[in-house]
Amino acid sequence: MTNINLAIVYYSSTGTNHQLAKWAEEGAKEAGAEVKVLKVAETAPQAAIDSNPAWRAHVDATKDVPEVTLNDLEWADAIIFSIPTRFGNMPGQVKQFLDTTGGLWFNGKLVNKVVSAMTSAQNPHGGQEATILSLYTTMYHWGAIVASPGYTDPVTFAAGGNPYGTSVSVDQNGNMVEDVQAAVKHQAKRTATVAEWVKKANQ
Ligand SMILES: Cc1cc2nc3c(=O)[nH]c(=O)nc-3n(C[C@H](O)[C@H](O)[C@H](O)COP(=O)(O)O)c2cc1C
Repeated sequence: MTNINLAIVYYSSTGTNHQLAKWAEEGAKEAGAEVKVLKVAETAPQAAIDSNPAWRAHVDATKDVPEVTLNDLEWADAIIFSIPTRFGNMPGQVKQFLDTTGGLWFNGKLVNKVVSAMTSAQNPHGGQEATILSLYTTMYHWGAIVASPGYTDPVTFAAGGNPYGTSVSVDQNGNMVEDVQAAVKHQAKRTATVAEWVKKANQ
């Protein structure tokens, strides 16, 4: 069992990445981690949200989920991100939040954070791998340690085989196409375990 603080930081317009975050929470808690599920602040105009009933409904349904702060990043030994693709890249909301971490970075507070990422897209080849890699680029600059799932467990194959991080396709009705729950939980446990190793090595 691990003894680490793990933040699950997600952005979601229509609920997919919130669900991935909840599954990651289950896996991390089973691994013994102290877990916070935190959303990235919405920056889109209300008119844009209102134009999509599924987006409006999700924003309303998750209004009580706390927004991630810089203090949460400092608290965390490990961070799992879950973000949808936007043209093969991270959503602007996530980039905007990451761009507020300059002070933590300057003071060395993000070094050796163990990080891992998950994503979703409308299409299996619509940018899932690229989106995760776009996020990892920032992680490398932080001096974080990327704990990708690789092929460390057969559950990855059943989930579509993305070794960079669990990813899922979403159909026109917003339903997940692949069954990724086990892969998400494995990724969360692995992230917690690697964070435990790093924490012990630094003691
Ligand atoms: C501006 C925008 C760009 C998108 N670009 C892509 C894309 O390039 N490829 C793709 O497969 N899906 C794309 N999507 C679909 C989203 O990735 C999909 O709606 C999302 O993964 C659902 O996650 P959520 O329910 O957590 O919001 C795009 C959606 C938006 C709004």
